[in-house]
Amino acid sequence: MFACNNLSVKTPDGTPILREAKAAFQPQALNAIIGPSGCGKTTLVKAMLGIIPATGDVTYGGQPVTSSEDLSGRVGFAPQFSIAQPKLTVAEAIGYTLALFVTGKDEQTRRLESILETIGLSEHREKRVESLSGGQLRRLGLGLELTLDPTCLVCDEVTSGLDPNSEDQILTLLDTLRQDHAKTFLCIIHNLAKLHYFECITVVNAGEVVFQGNLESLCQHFNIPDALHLYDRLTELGHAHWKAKWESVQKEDKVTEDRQANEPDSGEAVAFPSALSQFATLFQRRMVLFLRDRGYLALTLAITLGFPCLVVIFAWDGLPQIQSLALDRSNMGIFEELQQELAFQVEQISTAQLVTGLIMFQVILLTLMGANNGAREIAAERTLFEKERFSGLNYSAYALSKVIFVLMIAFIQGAWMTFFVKTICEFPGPWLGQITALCFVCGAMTLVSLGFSALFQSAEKASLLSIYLVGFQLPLSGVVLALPDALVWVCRPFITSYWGWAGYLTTMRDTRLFDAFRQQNTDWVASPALALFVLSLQGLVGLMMIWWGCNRKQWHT
Ligand SMILES: Nc1ncnc2c1ncn2[C@@H]1O[C@H](COP(=O)(O)OP(=O)(O)OP(=O)(O)O)[C@@H](O)[C@H]1O
Repeated sequence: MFACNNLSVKTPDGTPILREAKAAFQPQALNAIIGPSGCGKTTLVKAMLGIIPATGDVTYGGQPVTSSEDLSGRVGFAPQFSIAQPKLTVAEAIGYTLALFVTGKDEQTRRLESILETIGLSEHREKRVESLSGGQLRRLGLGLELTLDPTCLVCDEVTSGLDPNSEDQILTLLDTLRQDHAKTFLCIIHNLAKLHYFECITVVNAGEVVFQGNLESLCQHFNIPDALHLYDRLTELGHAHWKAKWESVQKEDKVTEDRQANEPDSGEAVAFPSALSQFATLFQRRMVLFLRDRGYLALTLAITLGFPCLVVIFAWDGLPQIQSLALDRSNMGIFEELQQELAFQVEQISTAQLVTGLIMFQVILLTLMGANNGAREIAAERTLFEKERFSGLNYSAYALSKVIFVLMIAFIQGAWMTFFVKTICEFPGPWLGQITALCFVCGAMTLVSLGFSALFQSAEKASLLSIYLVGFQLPLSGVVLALPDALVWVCRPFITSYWGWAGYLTTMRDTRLFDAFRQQNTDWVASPALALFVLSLQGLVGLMMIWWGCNRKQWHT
């Protein structure tokens, strides 16, 4: 069914970790993959599944496998640790997976009930994933893989860390699935005392396959009374001995080739729901998780509502002056205007500084919110995304669901910041232009941070880089500290805060506030249209990073 020949994997620095592996797994059977820790078991299955780069040949049902997409819907992969969303219930976790990969509501409902029954979690269907026991989590992991009804399931350490009783229950479940549903299992396991459950055992040692066969022939081949002595025996005679012995056995025995040759092609291409339907499911799941994750929800609300209050606190003492300067020039006669200008001459400079500072403060806080919105969004669930992509998820649908979700939050934050601060401080200028400027600032930084999240494997790295970027916004904007002339146009295109600040400030062009600003600053300031254009370009760069990062396969190894 599933076989490989001359399969080799090297680390990025060129060290071989799997060498010319040749193996053929038995169809409709329980296949165990065993070997000492770090010998290359996970590497072997990941290379066969096409989720890490490898050289050599892999076939499934006699057909060559050139990428993981060739296996979509036909082979399921349950990674070492369950990667269901902890805040979902058991029924929701399986239900959303069904909605992503199976067409037709009736069929989804039928499969949900049948899977819950099969994995024995019907009575726990309303329990949150985070409250399941280790054994129940493994069952759920299997259930998630059964959604597509694949003919073959690859399970990485499906029983590790379980007590002997739970381990027996899981292995019995696999055996039932094999018998009743003709499933094939490839299981990496550590407990050599449980090998009697398996029809075919593959031994990996030092990056090479050194045996395949049943338990009886394994004991004969290694000349041991039971499987528990296997690893001592491997060490005792050394890897070279067992490698040579297996090569000589293979020359005489044509079982592997026969097994491969006789295997019919299993499975046709699976028809998945459309990308639009997958997008709708992902977006709905994200909203449910957002509302259920109280910690994240509280943090988002706290910064959305708290940061504008912070701006107002810093504005408080200067509010009367700001409000008097907020008047439109056209509302006054020339004489009145002159009189007021003289009266406020001293105050004007400091008030204009206060206003430009407050605009910059809003912008910086919005870039901070943007970093918080985007930086963890993809990297924190990368393994889940990779697994769902392996099952047939359209990566563009995934990327779009993330973009829409974070932009929705960013625009709410930008609009609320504008509304709250403008209402209390009575900043002059058009509502629409100012709301747009601040929404674009938050949106651009959110998209760039989401781009980091898509490019980096670690959520911590993506967060750190986003925070550094926010940290540089103030000094490199050139608004508060003057930059050397030569650096101004090197930095400026990349500094979101400058364009947000300029776009907002120049919406006040027709007010005395802007005149006051001009009295002490004659530098060029971008118009609202140019500022929005540059912020859109920055958002576009973020989008390109997101699409590229999501397209690249990045399994945690
Ligand atoms: N990306 C990588 N870069 C460098 N070394 C790696 C990488 N991935 C795996 N290795 C190394 O390759 C070897 C095989 O790793 P693998 O995870 O396949 O072993 P394993 O047999 O599944 O181990 P365990 O039973 O402990 O899970 C290990 O020594 C591991 O450190």
